[in-house]
Amino acid sequence: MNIIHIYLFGLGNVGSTLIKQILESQHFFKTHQGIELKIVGLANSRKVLTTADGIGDDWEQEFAQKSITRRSDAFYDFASSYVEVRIAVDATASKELSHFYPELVEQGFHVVTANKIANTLSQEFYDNLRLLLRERDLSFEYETNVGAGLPIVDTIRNLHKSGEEIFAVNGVFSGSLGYIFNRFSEEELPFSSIVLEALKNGYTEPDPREDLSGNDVARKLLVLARETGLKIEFSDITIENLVILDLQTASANQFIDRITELDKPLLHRKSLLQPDEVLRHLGKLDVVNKSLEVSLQVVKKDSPAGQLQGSDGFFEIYSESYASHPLVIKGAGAGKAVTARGLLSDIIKIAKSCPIVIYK
Ligand SMILES: NC(=O)C1=CN([C@@H]2O[C@H](COP(=O)(O)OP(=O)(O)OC[C@H]3O[C@@H](n4cnc5c(N)ncnc54)[C@H](OP(=O)(O)O)[C@@H]3O)[C@@H](O)[C@H]2O)C=CC1
Ligand SMILES: N[C@@H](CC=O)C(=O)O
Repeated sequence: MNIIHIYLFGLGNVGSTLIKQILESQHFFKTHQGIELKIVGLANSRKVLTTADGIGDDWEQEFAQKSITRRSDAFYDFASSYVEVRIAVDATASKELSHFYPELVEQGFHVVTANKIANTLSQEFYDNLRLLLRERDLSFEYETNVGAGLPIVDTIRNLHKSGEEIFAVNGVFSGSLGYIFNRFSEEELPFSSIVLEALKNGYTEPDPREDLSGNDVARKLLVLARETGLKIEFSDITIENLVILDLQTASANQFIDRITELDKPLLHRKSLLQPDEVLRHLGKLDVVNKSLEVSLQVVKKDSPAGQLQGSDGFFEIYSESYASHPLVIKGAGAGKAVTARGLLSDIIKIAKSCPIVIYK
């Protein structure tokens, strides 16, 4: 039996769903795959809990009663007493935590993350992290960085690793902006009310401005661009910001209080549409010309992007073998269940690649 210790940062939409999925599937992994998954560490931004036996269904109560004020080294102290494979899982959107990945790796943790920030800091940080991972023989998995549970990162990585030249990746990279513009184009609802629903459904980032500003999609483009081997920085990306200037620097609460101020400019964009047109939020990664662009576009209703429904993401990959007919991946591009399942799949990938530890 391979025992895997999981240390989870972030207990929100994605983190709490991951806990539920792990607890529900523990028996399956044990009996069918010889893997025992134990969640032995939990942290939110304020509190941390460690437990040698692993958490159970009553984890929320246990966390409320037994967690202590968060110290960044609480997991290291605890983990140092155990030989089990340790995986740190990041289900936060925290920049601070992303800067801790090298330290986590130094402490012997594999890292699985839904958080895109570490992969989109400077190229120097990106390269150094990978160097450290190689030196320590540890893994870093982040399939959920692009397209939530859809297999986008792995597809691009496998094509690139097999020597295939990738020319471009275009599409609707954001599940929340997909949901927002699919509905806004067709329904007579204020833009702000659809954004608030996307937030309530767990599709947006914790601060929806990360989506509306184009930054979240820009991060996804950058993750894929670097996967194809491009050396490129976030500041090289051309991004259209849909948040009016006044609200760009407001606090998160002020933004929500004043969100209806977005309605007028977006209604104007909608009023310019022809009957056979809709608005879609598109990302364009042109690998050949090293150009990355994020913008709101008018597309024909009967085009592939124009026909999308719900929170669907849509990715067209153009490469040597898929030059005129792109490889297309489509499906839910956001949501807590699909994202948590993607994290779990990354955890199992690492668990399967680790040698079995013999316990005396
Ligand atoms: N929702 C989706 O569809 C998808 C999400 N993702 C990514 O998943 C991540 C999480 O999203 P989501 O679950 O919706 O976000 P939530 O806002 O629901 O949850 C965020 C959690 O992170 C915790 N947190 C914040 N900072 C820290 C920190 N420094 N250390 C430990 N915990 C911290 C928060 O704690 P507290 O409550 O104390 O603030 C909270 O528990 C994001 O990076 C997002 O981009 C990726 C793909 C799809
Ligand atoms: N906010 C993101 C969630 C996943 O990364 C999106 O809408 O796609």
